[in-house]
Amino acid sequence: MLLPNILPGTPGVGKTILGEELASRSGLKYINVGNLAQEGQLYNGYNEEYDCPILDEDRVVVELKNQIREGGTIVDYHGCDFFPERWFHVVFVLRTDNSVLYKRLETRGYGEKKLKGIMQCEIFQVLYEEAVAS
Ligand SMILES: Nc1ncnc2c1ncn2[C@@H]1O[C@H](COP(=O)(O)OP(=O)(O)O)[C@@H](O)[C@H]1O
Repeated sequence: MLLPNILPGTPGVGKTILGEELASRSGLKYINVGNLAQEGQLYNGYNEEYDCPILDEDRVVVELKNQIREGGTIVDYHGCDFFPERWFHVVFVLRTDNSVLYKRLETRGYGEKKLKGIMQCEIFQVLYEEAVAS
């Protein structure tokens, strides 16, 4: 069975565009965890500082487990540390030039705090390190 693959990366690096394109060219299924959480309201709070809902990771894992059971899936989410390691065949961490990323995030209308937080995360390679460690 072709195990699922995951595309983590800081918001704005191009996970959605690439994930959808790969899925349409390869016939693999594409799952955007952000959309999955929104559809099922898989949240357990709200982060005022970053102005976004807090993901209920346990419920996301249960929901995702059902959806990737048959394999052949591309999973798009900025992090990958809370998924069981055995789920994924390959992890591709997407990156982009930081000045390009900054402009993309600005156009999303993110507040200054959120924007700086995301940029710092990218500069310090937080999601990359996380993927390597998990
Ligand atoms: N390879 C690329 N070349 C040019 N623009 C891109 C590329 N990948 C993504 N973008 C642009 O960057 C923005 C963020 O892309 P998106 O796929 O939504 O990122 P993410 O899912 O990682 O948040 C979009 O406006 C998209 O058009």
